[in-house]
Order: sequence, then structure tokens, then C-alpha cells
Amino acid sequence: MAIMALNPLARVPKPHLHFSLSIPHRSSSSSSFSPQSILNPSRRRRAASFMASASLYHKELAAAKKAASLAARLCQTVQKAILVSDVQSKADKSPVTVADYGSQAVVSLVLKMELPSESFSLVAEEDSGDLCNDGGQDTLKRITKLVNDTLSMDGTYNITVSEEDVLAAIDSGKSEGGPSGQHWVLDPIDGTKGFLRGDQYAIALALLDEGKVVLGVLACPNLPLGSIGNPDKDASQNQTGCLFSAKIGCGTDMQLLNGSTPNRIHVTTIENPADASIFESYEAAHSQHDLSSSIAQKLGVRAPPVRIDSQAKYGALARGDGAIYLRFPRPGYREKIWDHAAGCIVVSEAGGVATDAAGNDLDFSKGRYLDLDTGIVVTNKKLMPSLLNAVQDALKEKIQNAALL
Ligand SMILES: Nc1ncnc2c1ncn2[C@@H]1O[C@H](COP(=O)(O)O)[C@@H](OP(=O)(O)O)[C@H]1O
Ligand SMILES: [Mg+2]
Ligand SMILES: [Mg+2]
Ligand SMILES: [Mg+2]
Repeated sequence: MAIMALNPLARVPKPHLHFSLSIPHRSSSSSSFSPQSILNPSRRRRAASFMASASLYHKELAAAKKAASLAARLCQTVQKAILVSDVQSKADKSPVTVADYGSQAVVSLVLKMELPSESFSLVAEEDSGDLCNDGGQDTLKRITKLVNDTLSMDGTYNITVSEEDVLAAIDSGKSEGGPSGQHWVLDPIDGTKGFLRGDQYAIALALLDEGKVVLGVLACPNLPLGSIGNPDKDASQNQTGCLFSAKIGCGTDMQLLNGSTPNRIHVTTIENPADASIFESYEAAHSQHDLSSSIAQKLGVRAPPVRIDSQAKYGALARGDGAIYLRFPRPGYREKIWDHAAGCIVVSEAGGVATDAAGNDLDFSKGRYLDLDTGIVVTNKKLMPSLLNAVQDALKEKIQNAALL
């Protein structure tokens, strides 16, 4: 692969490294700095930590946004012309499409090209196993064409990748992650079932550093700019395709996928659970709808649940379209880190909280799976205590009812 042929101008900007704390000049119009505040160690520490987090992971976030946006273009091309032959079934019978593979290859290639000097570890959902089996050749050809078309669409990469490059790019996602070092975490299409229905899906990409999620990007090609909880009459809000991005300590932004100025977003401020609306999986197989309806009843929630696919739920919650996201897989199902890492930081940097059903933080440092208690609950900080009480009551009730049968 001719990486050397890349246009260097296409590289993401270098980080602004302003780690040193210079003492500002006092001016008569500037009231925020006084000799005391300059000398105040805690204020200096806060300023230093703000400036450090603003510049930290800057080029990684820019690379992640570019990778996810390009992968979203590939997915959009496929979704417009989805063919039955494009859909395969994995061993666990879950669907996987040429777009899942193509998206994973694009993200892997773009990250490596944008961040050539960094060591690269990727924990991603797909692998090339089925593409190497008999009958996989035609699919691989189609994926390779899609990947090349997508990279050339961008106009900044002067490369042509081979089928072997595509297989290698997909299989670079086999990392085990873990508590040390940096690892990218990718769901190339989250909500493949939604993607196949023409509904919501997301390209979800996050970076782990020493076991913590430090940045996340969600590209949601079918998500309207306006609220999904309360559709807007304003036509500009009906544009679709949103890109959410969050970096630790720096908040969450949203912009149009096809380009617009990023806007800072926040979770809802509602405090009365009765006014909340609840997001959950469209697929009853992914989350027990009876449990969320029992929780809603205990909280006095009036609105019917909003059922949508993918981590678009985290994005929509981060901008306040709804107040609560509930996810209760059947017992025995093990959640994967790529289904939550990007969504989690998008919500937490927007002022929300994501925990397991017992109120523990989600731990992304354990490898490819999340070890957690029963389910995942997401909301704002005010609603979380009453939500967790309702969750515990509903879970106890479900166990008692099952014992009576
Ligand atoms: N039985 C199950 N219980 C819970 N989640 C499941 C599941 N089977 C698949 N999933 C996961 O649910 C994700 C979709 O979540 P949602 O319901 O919020 O759209 C899927 O992501 P993929 O589509 O990336 O495979 C898949 O990882
Ligand atoms: Mg899948
Ligand atoms: Mg997924
Ligand atoms: Mg997926």
C-alpha cells in the first residue's frame, strides 16, 4: 500500500501544545486575574489541567472524526443499494454486511494514515474469517472496491488498496484491549439490524488510554439534526446525519456529518422522572422491554418508550432528546466494549452518567467484554438516584414473579 503517496496536507492538524503556564499581563479591563489568583495553587492547577486536556488527544480526535465520517459515507452508499447477497450471517446468527467490513477497513486504514507515528492497537467487532471461506471472494472484491471508492471520494488519499490490504486492515481489529496503553475501540456499524431496515445505525469509535475512555465519536448517518423526541417544524432541523464527538474534560459537540460548525450539547436538565422519556433498543432480543416498562411505571413516566437502534441513543440522549436510556439484555449475554465506549463518553462529557444496574461505573479496561451487573442505565445526574432505586425494585419484582411461576 503506497502510504508514502499520501498528500501531507491531508494530515490532521498537529496538536497545540500549550502545556506551560505563562503568567498573563494584568490589564485594567481584565478582572479575572488578581495577584492572589495567579499565586493560588489550586487555581493554577485547574488552569493547567484545563489547558492540558484541551490539547491532549487533539490529533487523535481529529483523526477519529475523519475516519468515522468516511466510514459513514461508505455505509450510506451501501444502504442506498443494499443487496440481499451483501448480507451474511455470523456463527451467532447475527447479520454482517459488506458495509460492516468496509467500514472497519476504512477506519483502520484512515487511523493508521493519519497517525503514522503512533503505535496502533484496535479492538473491533468484525474479523475476516468468513471472507476467507469459499464464496467469500466476490464479497471481498466488492468490499475492496467500496473501500477504494470511499478513500478516493475524500480527495486527500492518493492510494489504492488491494484485497490483502483490506483483509489485513479488518484483522488489525483483533486486539484484546486491556488496562494498559492506548487502544482504539470500534463498532464499524452498530445497529446492523437497523441498518438493514433502513433505520438508525452508528459508526462508533473511541480511544482507551490506560483503561479509560478518553475520546469518542459517533457518526449517525440517519439521525435528524432536530430532536427525535419532539420533531421540529423547522425544515433546517430535519436535515439528517449527525457527528457527535467528545474528549475527556472538554465536553461533547455535535455537527452535521456533511460538515457544519460543531455545537456544544448537554443532557436534559429535567429533575422530575414523570417528565422523562425513555430510550431503548428497537430489538426486544437486545433488551427486555417488559423490564423497562416496569421501571417506567415505578418512576411515573408518562411518555411511551422511544425504540431506536444503535448508539444513536447515546447521541440523542447527550443532546437532551430524551432523559433515560435503559438496556437489559437477557441473562447470560456479555456486553462488548465497542457497543458502549464511544456512546458512554459522548453522554458523560455532555453531563450525563452511564452505569450498570447496580450503579457501578462501566469498566472498559477488562478486554473485549464489559463485566457488569445485569444491565446499563444512562441518564442525567439528578435523575440517577431515583432511576437506580426503580431499577432495583423492578429487578427484585421480576425475580419474585419468576419464583412464583
Ligand atoms: N442478545 C443480545 N442482547 C443484547 N445485545 C445484543 C444481543 N445480540 C446482539 N446484541 C448487540 O446489540 C447491538 C445493537 O444494539 P441496539 O439494540 O442498541 O441497536 C448489536 O450491535 P451490532 O449491530 O454492532 O452487532 C449487538 O452487539
Ligand atoms: Mg454485529
Ligand atoms: Mg454493536
Ligand atoms: Mg456492529
